[in-house]
Amino acid sequence: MVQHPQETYLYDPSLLLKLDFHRTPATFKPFISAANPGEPWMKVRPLKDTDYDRGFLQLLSQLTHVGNVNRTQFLTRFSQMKASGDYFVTVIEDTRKNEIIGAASLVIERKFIHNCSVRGRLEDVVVNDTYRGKQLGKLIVVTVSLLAEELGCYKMSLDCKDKLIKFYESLGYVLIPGNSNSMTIRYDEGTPLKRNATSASSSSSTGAGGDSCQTVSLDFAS
Ligand SMILES: CC(=O)SCCNC(=O)CCNC(=O)[C@H](O)C(C)(C)COP(=O)(O)OP(=O)(O)OC[C@H]1O[C@@H](n2cnc3c(N)ncnc32)[C@H](O)[C@@H]1OP(=O)(O)O
Repeated sequence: MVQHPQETYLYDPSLLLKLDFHRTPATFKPFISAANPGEPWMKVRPLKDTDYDRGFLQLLSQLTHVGNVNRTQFLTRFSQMKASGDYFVTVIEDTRKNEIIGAASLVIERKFIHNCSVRGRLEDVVVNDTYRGKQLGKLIVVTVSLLAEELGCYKMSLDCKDKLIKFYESLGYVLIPGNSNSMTIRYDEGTPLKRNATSASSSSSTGAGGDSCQTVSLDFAS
């Protein structure tokens, strides 16, 4: 087993203990929270620099294309995220197996508007497929959503496929009438012009072809 004498959290783990899970409209049966996820072997915590060895990237590959990210690349990106102070990658660990089984990222966007306020973006939500249907998706999304409010965000948004709208609505996110479209330019697939020139071989790495995507928001001000 790999030894980890000194581990670094991406952000202060005590932030997660402050979150009041009674504030969420989500229904947990039985009731669970980040501090008490329901099993002694389960831990909700910030990403650690040692999670490269706990299958964090393998878990993300159940969400989208990850690529061959080596340890140095992982540690460099981790350090950059930590230094910025605006990345709150949060994970669920199965401590029996030393394995990351769920993850979601809160990214803080600094604004001039709303009196130099901050908003949150929910990104990269995934639960290991053998652990799905056990409330862990709700647990990790509610955790980072409450964290966004705790950090002073005036709202939190995410983009998702249509089939997940109900899941996020059950957690308090709403489609804003007339303002819930998700628009994208992809720079990793080439424009049609470039494709002709390069006969680009890349296809959508997310497997999202044909699936429409919408933006749902959680408004802390209302
Ligand atoms: C912002 C983003 O990152 S969007 C990308 C979301 N991630 C993915 O699509 C990656 C692949 N999918 C997954 O990892 C998981 O299916 C998740 C994260 C979407 C859900 O995780 P789970 O642990 O299975 O969710 P959980 O057990 O908490 O289910 C909560 C509820 O949502 C429902 N639900 C879960 N997944 C889905 C789905 N794919 N489609 C529709 N409903 C769903 C469940 O039926 C459940 O309903 P209930 O509370 O009435 O019983």
